Amino acid sequence: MTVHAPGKINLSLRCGRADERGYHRLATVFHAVDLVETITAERADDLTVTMSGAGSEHLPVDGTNLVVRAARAIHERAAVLGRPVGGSARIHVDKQVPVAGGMGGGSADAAGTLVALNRLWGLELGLHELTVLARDLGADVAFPLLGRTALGTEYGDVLEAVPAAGSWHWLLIEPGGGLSTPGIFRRFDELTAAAGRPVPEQPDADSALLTALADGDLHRVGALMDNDLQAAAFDADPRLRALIATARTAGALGAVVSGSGPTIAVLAVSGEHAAQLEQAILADHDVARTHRVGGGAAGAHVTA
Ligand SMILES: C[C@@](CO)(OP(=O)(O)O)[C@H](O)COP(=O)(O)OP(=O)(O)OC[C@H]1O[C@@H](n2ccc(N)nc2=O)[C@H](O)[C@@H]1O
Ligand SMILES: Nc1ncnc2c1ncn2[C@@H]1O[C@H](COP(=O)(O)OP(=O)(O)O)[C@@H](O)[C@H]1O
Repeated sequence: MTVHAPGKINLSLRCGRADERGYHRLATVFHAVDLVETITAERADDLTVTMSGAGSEHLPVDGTNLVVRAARAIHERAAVLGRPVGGSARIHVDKQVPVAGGMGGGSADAAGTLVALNRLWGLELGLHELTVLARDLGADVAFPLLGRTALGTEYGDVLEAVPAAGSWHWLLIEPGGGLSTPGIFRRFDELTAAAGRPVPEQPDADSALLTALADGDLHRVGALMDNDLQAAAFDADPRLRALIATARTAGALGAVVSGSGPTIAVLAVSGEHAAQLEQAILADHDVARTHRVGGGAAGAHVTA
């Protein structure tokens, strides 16, 4: 049993003020890209999880790993529904999505695990039931179930598919190193407080961007890409500002920090254009990795 689950970028991320738990309401446009996690699962007496791919060697495979948490959650849910599963599964995740990169790789792993075990154990849970489980695992886990392009509101976990025409060509830049998601949200709080800037409880979606997406006008999409967490990410890693400046000078349609960073998403008009932008970046900057990928990828699905 093999499942592919996509990484994401945020075409727009508007961030509200922290609630009493320190969580932030968002209006974010998620976009799945063709940088995917491959999750394989087979029946076994006990749950075992192994991982491969860049950065995976640093990830614990204990109860803190989102794959283990997802497997336990769906196992428990099956029992509650009166469909108890005898035994468990051996799961392997081959990671392509950078760890702690702002691309929701752990969330894709969790979503892919839910889809894989749902099929492996013959549970027949629908998308709605899987989404309920996903939202309990993390704010970003529901989106890779859906894939394509979607608006996320509340904590980014209430999703609505967004029509997005066009053929997508992305250059993704991994500067090297990760950023802590809670750390970046805290820095956002500090920066907005220091600036005395009022922050709404629930920000509005960027309606101009949604229109540009529906029209398939990628020049407008590129110009409108934006992220309220970007200033906090620049603070944590000043290289990001320079990378975005180089991408824009070299003719990118747009360039933005994805989520809490540090991955930078650069929009190109074609595969050839993405390769030119990649050359411009590599000529001026020492980065860990780059990827040229398509966008609008499907949500987590069984491939074999
Ligand atoms: C910022 C975003 C944008 O898509 O992506 P990443 O950069 O992580 O990929 C997400 O909102 C990240 O979602 P996710 O990574 O699932 O977050 P969670 O595990 O639920 O929460 C991790 C921590 O981030 C903060 N958090 C997360 C989501 C949210 N709406 N408000 C928050 O303040 C909280 O401090 C929380 O303890
Ligand atoms: N399967 C997993 N893959 C990646 N990270 C995981 C996983 N399970 C738990 N984590 C934890 O989540 C953190 C961030 O996850 P990740 O999804 O890679 O990045 P981001 O939240 O920036 O999109 C990691 O640093 C790690 O501590």
